[in-house]
Amino acid sequence: MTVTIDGKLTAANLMTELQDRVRALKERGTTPGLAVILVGDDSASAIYVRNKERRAADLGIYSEVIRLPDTISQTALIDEINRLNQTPTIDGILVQLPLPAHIDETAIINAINPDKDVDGFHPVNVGRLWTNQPGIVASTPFGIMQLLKAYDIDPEGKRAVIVGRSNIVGRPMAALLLNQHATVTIAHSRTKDLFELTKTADILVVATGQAKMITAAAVKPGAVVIDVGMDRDENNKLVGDVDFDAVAPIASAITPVPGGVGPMTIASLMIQTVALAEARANG
Ligand SMILES: Nc1nc(=O)c2c([nH]1)NC[C@@H]1CN(c3ccc(C(=O)N[C@@H](CCC(=O)O)C(=O)O)cc3)C=[N+]21
Repeated sequence: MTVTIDGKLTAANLMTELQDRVRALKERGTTPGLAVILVGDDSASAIYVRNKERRAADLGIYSEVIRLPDTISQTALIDEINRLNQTPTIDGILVQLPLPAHIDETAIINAINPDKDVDGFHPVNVGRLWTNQPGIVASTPFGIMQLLKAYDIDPEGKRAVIVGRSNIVGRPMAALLLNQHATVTIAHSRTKDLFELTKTADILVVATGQAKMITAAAVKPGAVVIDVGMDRDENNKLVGDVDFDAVAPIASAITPVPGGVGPMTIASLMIQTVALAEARANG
């Protein structure tokens, strides 16, 4: 029997646990603070921002969304980040990606104080991750690790294949699985014989942005399949990178879209924001 991994439920359970930590912090006079900078318009970002606001409000986390026009200069955006770096009540700063083409994403990420970089994108946090030191970890891969844990899926000794090499999902995912003793391969758009490779995976994580690109022929029977895609099909319906209906019958466990990885990304963001506030409260 295939297990459908329920990200919505797992995220809700984690949020219940987090509630106690937020309450304890508030009793000590610290309210976790999250600042989200949204430049211009992007549909995936809009869903993300809406759901984040909701979760933060549920938990009693202070959250502000700073909406900036897509004509903003890089310097003005960095000024805004510096202001937040220096605001003591803000524990986490998240700059929604992608940014407009005239802004250098790297320069923006590097401007965030690494100890407020709640996305874990700053090179200091990336370095901590790859050297297996404590630090802030990108929310989507962090959430996927929480899902595996909740479903008693231990990566140790397993062959993990990640399709996609982005800084926000593929690479940090590889580091986390490696830190948990999986044997990790990262595949990407130039990988030859991609499906030959994906068929060797015990754990297959797909983050390509290509709707339903993973079919049954690309998956080993009994594999755990994690779908990070947030794509639109021909009817403008939200679908993943995995053809769920085709793959589910042969997988041992699979995440749906929506209701899989997405809610876990948000839960992870909340967890890490609270952890940063705890660090502030503890001086
Ligand atoms: N700096 C930065 N960090 C990010 O983590 C980041 C980003 N920029 N830019 C945009 C993408 C996209 N993203 C989503 C996370 C959760 C859902 C989500 O909650 N999905 C739900 C709900 C879907 C719905 O409401 O329709 C689900 O899959 O079930 C969506 C999208 C984070 N991203």
